[in-house]
Amino acid sequence: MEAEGILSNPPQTPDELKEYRATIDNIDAALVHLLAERFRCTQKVGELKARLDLPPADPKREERQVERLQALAEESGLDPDFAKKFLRFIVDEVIRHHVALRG
Ligand SMILES: C=C(O[C@@H]1C=C(C(=O)O)C=C[C@H]1O)C(=O)O
Repeated sequence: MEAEGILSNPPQTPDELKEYRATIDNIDAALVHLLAERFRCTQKVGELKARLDLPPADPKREERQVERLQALAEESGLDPDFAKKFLRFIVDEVIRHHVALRG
């Protein structure tokens, strides 16, 4: 019996789905570790910029990063537009940290 998409007797998760999900969980953990490592590095950059009185954002550098990542995305079958948006999301957060570090 099913009402509004709720099964009274939910089917077991198929083994194949469990395996895909285990892989996804591993990848998500790796992404979090990589992002943490990236933010540790950008924290150092932010401290350096604050010390040397350099601007928090560097749009020219960002342009080069977008081009490079879009090419890498194309090579590896990832939507280049998604890669661009993802980088923008991260870089905006980094710049926010850099602005805060200037005090
Ligand atoms: C980390 C830097 O600062 C900012 C953040 C960037 C990033 O997260 O990759 C890139 C350029 C800058 O806008 C940098 O200048 O290298």
